[in-house]
Amino acid sequence: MMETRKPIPVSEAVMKVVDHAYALGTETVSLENSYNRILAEPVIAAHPVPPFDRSPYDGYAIISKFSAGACGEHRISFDIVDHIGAGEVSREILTGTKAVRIMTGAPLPENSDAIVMFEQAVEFDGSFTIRKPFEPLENVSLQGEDVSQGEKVIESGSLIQPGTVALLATFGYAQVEVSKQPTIGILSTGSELLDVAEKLVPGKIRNSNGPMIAAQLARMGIACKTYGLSADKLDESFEIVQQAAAETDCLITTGGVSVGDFDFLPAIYERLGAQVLFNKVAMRPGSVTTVAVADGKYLFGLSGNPSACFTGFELFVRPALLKMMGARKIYLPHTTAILSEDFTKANPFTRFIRAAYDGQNIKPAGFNKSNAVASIAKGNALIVLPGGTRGFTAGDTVDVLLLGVEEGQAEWKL
Ligand SMILES: Nc1nc2c(c(=O)[nH]1)N[C@H]1C(S)=C(S)[C@@H](COP(=O)(O)OP(=O)(O)OC[C@H]3O[C@@H](n4cnc5c(N)ncnc54)[C@H](O)[C@@H]3O)O[C@H]1N2
Ligand code: MOO
Ligand SMILES: [Mg+2]
Repeated sequence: MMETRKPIPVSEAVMKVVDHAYALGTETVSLENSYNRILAEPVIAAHPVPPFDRSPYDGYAIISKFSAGACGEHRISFDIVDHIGAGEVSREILTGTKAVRIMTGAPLPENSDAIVMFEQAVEFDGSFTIRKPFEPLENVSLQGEDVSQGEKVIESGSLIQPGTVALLATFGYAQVEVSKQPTIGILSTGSELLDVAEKLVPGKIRNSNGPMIAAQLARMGIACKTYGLSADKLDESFEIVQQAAAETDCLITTGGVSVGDFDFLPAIYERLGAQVLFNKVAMRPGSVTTVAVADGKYLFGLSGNPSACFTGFELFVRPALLKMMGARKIYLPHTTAILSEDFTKANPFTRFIRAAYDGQNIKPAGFNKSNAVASIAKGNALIVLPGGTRGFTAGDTVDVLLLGVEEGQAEWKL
């Protein structure tokens, strides 16, 4: 008799998976190699930014109080006693109407407290005149206005984005402490599968899940090891799975997790003595997504159907790997949007519909069955519809999970 599987709610499945993540530890990388890694230490400002009061304009540094009373009819004249560019420090100590010709980024000369932009002055023969008074600190970029010393600028567990790289460089991090990355294996199972370069023959299809998952990992900055294709033969598949699991921190397989005569992953997990966390989730697509743990390592049994495979990765694999890497924001970002076309097909399970989101409205990205591949390519988000008998109509507000966003959110909101 066929086994009956008990579906568990999506949120429960997500929590079960994430609970099993163990921390991989940390390593030191050079700043150039830190992009897209997870920061394993907080960034504390070792000095203020900017580190000194500086000119934000090309102009003249003056003592503001000597500009008092300047107007069109009574222009005040200043003498230029020095000339500095960014990187230089003036040795002049200003008094009265002495001024320093100063370029953007240069530190304010001692005693000066305002900058006259070139556009606000008329220069002639070693001096210039102005037609308005300047306030103390007018046109000055103050020490620490951007970041004050000792401030925690970035939390540990943050994704290193280009801006983070700029901050790390600002504070002199030539080496950066980041979380280690997991070694991931991908194995595509199915006797129908051909390699991408092979010619189609009757009954066969090309393996699209393997390359897709490699790309989903690459989007997270994670490399992977490909174990190629494995025909639906229990003993052979078992050997490869066992070897791949031993060589990696986490093995992702696709296909063979349902109840078909040649779906061997359930038997393989049993032979491995793996603990199956769940093998049925109340979701569509991806209801047969199976996650098991053996020797503390994840075995992700993603469905063979491309849309189910894709969704299973984004919902379960992604947060688990991010948690292993010590990331704080491990979940896909959640938002709501207005459905711009009817979606009347009701289903008792929670549905994840590949969709096109424009920042306000959202609509399904085409043919949306579990076995669809084109809609994955056309979507940038998932519409999440709660299970139930009701269909949804244009104008309804729906939950949305955003795909391909650099950093997600810390809480699971669905
Ligand atoms: N009697 C039942 N049949 C099915 C059930 C069920 O509950 N009862 N579940 C259905 C659901 S839902 C899904 S999803 C699929 C899942 O199947 P498997 O995960 O076992 O995957 P396969 O059987 O190996 O393949 C399914 C489908 O996907 C294609 N495939 C597989 N691998 C790839 C790949 N690497 N690249 C592209 N396409 C791939 C494969 O050719 C099949 O068409 O089971 C339903 N059946
Ligand atoms: O596992 Mo399936 O994707 O619900 O069609
Ligand atoms: Mg199957």
